[in-house]
Amino acid sequence: MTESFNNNNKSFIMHSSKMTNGKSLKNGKCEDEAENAVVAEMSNNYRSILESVGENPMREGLLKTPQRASKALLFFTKGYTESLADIINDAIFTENHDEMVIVKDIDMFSMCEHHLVPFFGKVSIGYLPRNKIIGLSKLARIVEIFSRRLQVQERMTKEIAEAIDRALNPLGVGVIIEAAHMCMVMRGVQKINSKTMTSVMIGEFRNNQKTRDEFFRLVKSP
Ligand SMILES: Nc1nc2c(ncn2[C@@H]2O[C@H](COP(=O)(O)OP(=O)(O)OP(=O)(O)O)[C@@H](O)[C@H]2O)c(=O)[nH]1
Ligand SMILES: [Zn+2]
Repeated sequence: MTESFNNNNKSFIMHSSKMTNGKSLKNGKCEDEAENAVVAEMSNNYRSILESVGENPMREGLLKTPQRASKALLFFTKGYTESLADIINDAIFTENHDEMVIVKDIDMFSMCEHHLVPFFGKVSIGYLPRNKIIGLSKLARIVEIFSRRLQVQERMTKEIAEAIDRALNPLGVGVIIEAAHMCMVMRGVQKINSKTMTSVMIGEFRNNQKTRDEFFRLVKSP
C-alpha cells in the first residue's frame, strides 16, 4: 500500500505492503536505511531548534536528544504510514446483527497541526451494521490511523467516521471525541480544564433522532 507525501524520504518509507512500527516486513534493510536517513535529517533540524531556544546540543544530556525527538515525532505521526486496508486486514465478518455496536472511551493522542503540541482524549464510536461487523480492535486501530498525524479535532472526527462508513457500508455511524488541547492548557489562553467535544453522525445516526439519542445515552452511561 502506498501513500504519497511531500517528503521524499518519508514517502519512500511508506512504499510497503505491510508496516510494523514504521518498518516494512518486506525489504527490511531498505526501509531501515530510509528511516535512518529521515531521522538523520530531522536530527539536524532538532539540533538547530535546541540552539534557537538557547541550549547547547553538545552537552551530555542533549547529545542523543535530536535522535530521540525525531523518533518520537515519527511515532506521533505514524498514521501517515498506515492505510485503512492494511489495518482492517480483512477483519470484516458477515453477521445477521442489526443492533447498534458501540466501542467507547478509546484513548486517543494526537498533535495539533497549529502548534505541534499534543491534544488527547477519548473517542467513542457507534455503528448500525448492515449485515457486516468489524473486529472491535479495528475501530481502535482506525482511531490510531487518523490521530497519529498533525490534526484538528473536527477533521479527525470526520475522517474516523468516514473510514468506518467506507469499510463497512453500515446503516449509520456516529463518532464523538472529547479532548484536551495542550495549546489551550500550557500556553495561549491557558484554560486548564477546558475540553473540546466534536461529533460526526452519518446515515441513521444523522437522520433518525432515536438512533442518535440512543448512541449519546449509551456513550454517556457509566
Ligand atoms: N477548531 C479547532 N481549532 C484548533 C484546534 N487545535 C487548535 N486550534 C486553534 O487554532 C487556533 C489558531 O489560532 P491563531 O490565532 O492562528 O494562533 P494563536 O495566536 O497561537 O492562538 P491562541 O491559541 O489563541 O494563542 C487557536 O484558536 C487554537 O485554539 C482544533 O483541533 N480545532
Ligand atoms: Zn494548537
